[in-house]
Amino acid sequence: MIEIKNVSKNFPGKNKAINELNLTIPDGKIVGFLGPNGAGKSTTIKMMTGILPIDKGSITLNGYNIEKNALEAKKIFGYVPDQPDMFLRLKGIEYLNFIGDIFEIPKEIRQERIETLTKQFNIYNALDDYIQTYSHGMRQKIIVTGVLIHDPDIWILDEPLTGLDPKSAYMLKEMMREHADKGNTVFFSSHGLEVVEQLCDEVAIINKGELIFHGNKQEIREQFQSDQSLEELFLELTSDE
Ligand SMILES: Nc1ncnc2c1ncn2[C@@H]1O[C@H](COP(=O)(O)OP(=O)(O)OP(=O)(O)O)[C@@H](O)[C@H]1O
Repeated sequence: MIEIKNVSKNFPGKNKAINELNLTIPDGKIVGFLGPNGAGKSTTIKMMTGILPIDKGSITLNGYNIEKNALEAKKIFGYVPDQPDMFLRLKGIEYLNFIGDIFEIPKEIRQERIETLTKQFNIYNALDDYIQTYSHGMRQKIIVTGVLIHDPDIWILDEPLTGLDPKSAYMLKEMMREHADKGNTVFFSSHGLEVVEQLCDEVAIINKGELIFHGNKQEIREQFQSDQSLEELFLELTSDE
């Protein structure tokens, strides 16, 4: 479970990028995080993962405060950033072994997971190449594989499906479903309303740094016209008029 309590964030020269955000992401559900460009999705995710300091409020992951118990918190989540351009000077296999070393994954388990996952994602033959030479989608897949190798309880994914080919996107969606069904937490941001509508148990919508909707499909239907699509709801909620 992820608990965001009264969180605010300012950047120099900007009005509140995040303003008094409260959001609980429960176990056993896939929760989609939506919002227009610049709404504050990545900023929220970067605070959840300890990349950006929190100005005010607190965030806990399975009870561990991301700032006060950073090491414990970081052991239990996996994060896929929106820009997967990291560790470019490492070969794919070096990156995965680096992750395996950090999270102390035994050699045999690690080898088995690397082989299975990279074959499924169709990057097995590129493992000896430098990540620098990978396409956007391949970089994304190597980072997703890194997350799956250490099998964390909580998945935090910033636009994970952007740039993935249809087969890989399908596999990742299946993996997200399976992970949530086992009672784990899956939180991801997206601009793909159809994907969110199809995949998520709950949807949180942010606009101008404030949470403007959080509910499950039933609550969406109750609160809005029953025949309204998520796209119509999103456009209505985030409209400036
Ligand atoms: N490092 C930074 N310095 C200054 N302002 C920033 C910084 N990072 C984000 N912002 C601002 O904070 C606000 C929220 O940005 P954020 O990247 O979280 O939006 P987002 O919802 O992820 O958008 P997108 O859908 O375009 O990725 C924007 O106004 C953005 O300009």
